[in-house]
Amino acid sequence: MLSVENIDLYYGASHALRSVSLTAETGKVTAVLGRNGVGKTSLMRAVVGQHPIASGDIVWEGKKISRDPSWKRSAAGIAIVPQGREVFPLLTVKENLETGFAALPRPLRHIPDEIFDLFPVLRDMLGRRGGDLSGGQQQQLAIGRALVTRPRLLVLDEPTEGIQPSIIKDIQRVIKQLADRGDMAILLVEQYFDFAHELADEIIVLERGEVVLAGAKNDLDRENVRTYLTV
Ligand SMILES: Nc1ncnc2c1ncn2[C@@H]1O[C@H](COP(=O)(O)OP(=O)(O)OP(=O)(O)O)[C@@H](O)[C@H]1O
Repeated sequence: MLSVENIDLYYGASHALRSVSLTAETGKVTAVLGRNGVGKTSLMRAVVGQHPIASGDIVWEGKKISRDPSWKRSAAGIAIVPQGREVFPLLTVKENLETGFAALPRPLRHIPDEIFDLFPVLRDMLGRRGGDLSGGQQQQLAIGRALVTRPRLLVLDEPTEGIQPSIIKDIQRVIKQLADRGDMAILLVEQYFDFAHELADEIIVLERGEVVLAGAKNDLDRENVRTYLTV
């Protein structure tokens, strides 16, 4: 289980996260919702170790990881699918997937077949350059690359951004399948309400760096949650 406990995060003098807490449990999807600029990406950066926190704690599988560098968190089973995908455009699909090996002990340095079962298009395009893929295919590649590390916590930052509807459906199906497998906690940041609401078990809503609503999806009024996302 991931437990984020009252964390604060700053960019210089700008206070981007204010005493934010959440938990993400194995086999469940925790969705972090909120409009542009409320601090969702900052929260993800704090969890994976891409930006330091000023106070509070991040606890993963019972250990404080708040000060651990990102490579250590990656080796501890935490993987991110970053906003904007960050596929390496000049590397092939295979090479992009293999960048996930860095986090793995030698015997696990192979691409599990399961990734091609989830995203058959990746098998067909193994030799193509990442930069030649469509946006949706790149998103599938970014998720595949994260799965190569065999994560026990998968962090997805706005996976639907700029993706066509048919691929959004595929991605939704895959996230559901991964959650149902029951061996991974999923932390999903989204602005696309319907997508996130359908997948979520737990919901956290952020506004101006603060948690304004949190709870199990079934305990929260759907329309009330939606009002926090409409402009
Ligand atoms: N590197 C940075 N330096 C300074 N300020 C930043 C930096 N990154 C983000 N911010 C600011 O911190 C606040 C939270 O940004 P963040 O990217 O976490 O929000 P977000 O909810 O993920 O937004 P979006 O949906 O646009 O990605 C915003 O006011 C943003 O301008």
